[in-house]
Amino acid sequence: MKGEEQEMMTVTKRYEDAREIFRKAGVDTDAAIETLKRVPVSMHCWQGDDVTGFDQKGPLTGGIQTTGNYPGRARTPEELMADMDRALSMIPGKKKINVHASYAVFENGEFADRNQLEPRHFARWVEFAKERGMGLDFNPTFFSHPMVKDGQTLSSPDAAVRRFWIEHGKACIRISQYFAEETGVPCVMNIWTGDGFKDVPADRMGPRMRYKESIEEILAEPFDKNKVKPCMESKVFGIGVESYTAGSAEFALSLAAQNEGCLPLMDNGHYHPTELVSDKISALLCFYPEIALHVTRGVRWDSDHVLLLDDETKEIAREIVRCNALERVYIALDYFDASINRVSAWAVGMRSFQKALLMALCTPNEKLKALQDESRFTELMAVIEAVKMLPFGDVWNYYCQECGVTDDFGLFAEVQEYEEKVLSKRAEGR
Ligand SMILES: C[C@H](O)[C@H](O)[C@@H](O)C(=O)CO
Ligand SMILES: [Mn+2]
Repeated sequence: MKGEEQEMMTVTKRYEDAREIFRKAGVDTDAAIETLKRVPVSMHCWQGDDVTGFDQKGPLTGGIQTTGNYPGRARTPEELMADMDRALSMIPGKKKINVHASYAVFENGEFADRNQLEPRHFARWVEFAKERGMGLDFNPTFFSHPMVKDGQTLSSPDAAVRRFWIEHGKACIRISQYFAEETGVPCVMNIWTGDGFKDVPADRMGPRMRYKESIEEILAEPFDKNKVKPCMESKVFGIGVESYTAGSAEFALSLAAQNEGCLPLMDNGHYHPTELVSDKISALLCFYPEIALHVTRGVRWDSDHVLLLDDETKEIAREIVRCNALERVYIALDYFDASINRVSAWAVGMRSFQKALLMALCTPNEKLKALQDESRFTELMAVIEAVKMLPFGDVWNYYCQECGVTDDFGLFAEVQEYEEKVLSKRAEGR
């Protein structure tokens, strides 16, 4: 028997043993795997080029920052799509692709500014997604552009600035509808701006009122609510806007609540470090039919480190599963690390969230809920600790094998090979 066949048999045998252990704990691992295969996780295109995009040459603005200078950054749509393909080939299960408006692909020397973008400028992304049987999500890009005036876009006191960005937002609604119609999958369209102030503002209300009116004008653009899911992402602060952001948590939640069809989007890097998005999910699900997430890893601040299988990532996934909300929560990743291989960053982050979902699905949630409801708290604590030692790794390895992707230990070799053959040949460091 060849080594590969032997390895597959070992993975299968270990899974069969694990399945029995989980069965005794009240978990059906076959069902968990089947569910996981159908849960889409949206992979953000902007990890591949340090949020540079294709429509401008200026610096990254908007209160966000990539750090690092790892060689091999994608510089063209072709390079970015090839790198995404390599990452996707290492990620099991269902995926979507999340595109920013700054990633329009202009052909034959054409250029359109952000307020004039049209669906056809994203035809290459539609082709990419359709060929791979995936849906697309979208984001207007309200940063890294000369029309960001004194850090402001939709909340600017300058009516011409606001008009430019309102037109951009409307164009993005039309592009989102096109994405949904072409792929047959609803398109989540997320609105985030870095509008705010470095120091204590003299007027907090004015910018927020202008922001509200601008977003409501964008949302007045006609769209099919079953196809386009506009979201409002909040943020507590950004680099250079430490004292005030127009789109605070209360602002975003209220805006989404008052505008039918608009979803709140929580990015777990966008709150005070002691606040946990895992705790906020059920609160929002009591009121909103659907919500959206940007899952990231903030290290001390909104640093957008690569997602790992850490406690909060596991708790976020557990909450989605425990709330029976896999169909109500749109999951997207949002981080950008320029200090390591970017293909690996994608693959490790996406796999981390999928592992978290698998662990959540392989947890005897009903049994734990019953213990809580019956106030059997001592037993609950003991069982929660016992669940942590269940052989999740054997289920994950089998899932990867079933999906035809590498296991965790094989990932680096694949990344290294691609780096040697492709990424290292790119002349420019960043
Ligand atoms: C590039 C994204 O739009 C951006 O990361 C945004 O979602 C955000 O989280 C800003 O901090
Ligand atoms: Mn985000």
